[in-house]
Amino acid sequence: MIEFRSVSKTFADGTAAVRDFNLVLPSHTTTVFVGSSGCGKTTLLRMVNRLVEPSSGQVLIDDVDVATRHPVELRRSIGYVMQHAGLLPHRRVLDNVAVPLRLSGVSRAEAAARALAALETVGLDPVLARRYPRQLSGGQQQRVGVARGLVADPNILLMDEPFGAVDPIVRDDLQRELLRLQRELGKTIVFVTHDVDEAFLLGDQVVILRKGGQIAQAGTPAEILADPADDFVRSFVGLDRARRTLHIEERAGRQVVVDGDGRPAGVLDPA
Ligand SMILES: Nc1ncnc2c1ncn2[C@@H]1O[C@H](COP(=O)(O)OP(=O)(O)OP(=O)(O)O)[C@@H](O)[C@H]1O
Repeated sequence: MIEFRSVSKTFADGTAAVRDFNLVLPSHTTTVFVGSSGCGKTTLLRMVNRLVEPSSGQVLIDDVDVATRHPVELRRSIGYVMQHAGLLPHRRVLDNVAVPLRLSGVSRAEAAARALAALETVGLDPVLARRYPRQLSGGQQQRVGVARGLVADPNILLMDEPFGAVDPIVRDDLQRELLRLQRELGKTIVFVTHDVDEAFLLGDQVVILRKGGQIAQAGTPAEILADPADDFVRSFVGLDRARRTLHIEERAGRQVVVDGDGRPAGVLDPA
């Protein structure tokens, strides 16, 4: 379990990125921080592995304040997947994935074997292991980033807009793959995105943020859709737009689900 207790962050230039943030992120579930640019998502994420230190308040992992942990040792125990994958251009794919293991003192041979297994876990062909990052597609590079995040088998995986830079079809693929992986692995995932559809697809808990890391609403996707906290949330999740206002119409003897513009979205499954 990760817990934020009255966490605030004001940067040296006076920017108040996060103000009095309180939240529990249950273990083995995915929590998604979603909000517009600059609302503090990345700052919150980076306080978990101490890439950013809170100005006040505490971040706890399983009741231990991360401020009491050695930052390097803490970071090695937490997987981190960045936007644009963040791969080292002059290292082969296999070596990129093996980095967290090598930094932890794992032998070259064992690191290589585990890196290969991690590439397989994320659905990449082992022949790609010998290539350099530039010789991969954007989607493949993102998979390598996820493999590197998972290679040391961390309990916690931080993912900062990991699928933001790929086209919608590849993105769809990567999202499905992450759902499959999470069903198998049951990590505690903290995922940052500005895309509310991605948040609803991946999140067990979705946290909608306003500027300053203020929680507009936190809950399951169903809770948020069924009972939006206010007009900001209603508008942010698109409840004021036709595609979310579904209703049922009888057509040709079937119950057809239709959106607010009258466009069919699907049929009700009698089972
Ligand atoms: N090192 C820093 N120094 C000063 N201000 C910063 C620093 N890092 C972030 N900020 C500011 O803090 C606020 C929150 O930034 P943060 O990166 O957490 O937002 P975000 O929601 O992740 O945005 P985006 O979706 O654009 O990545 C912004 O106003 C940003 O400009």
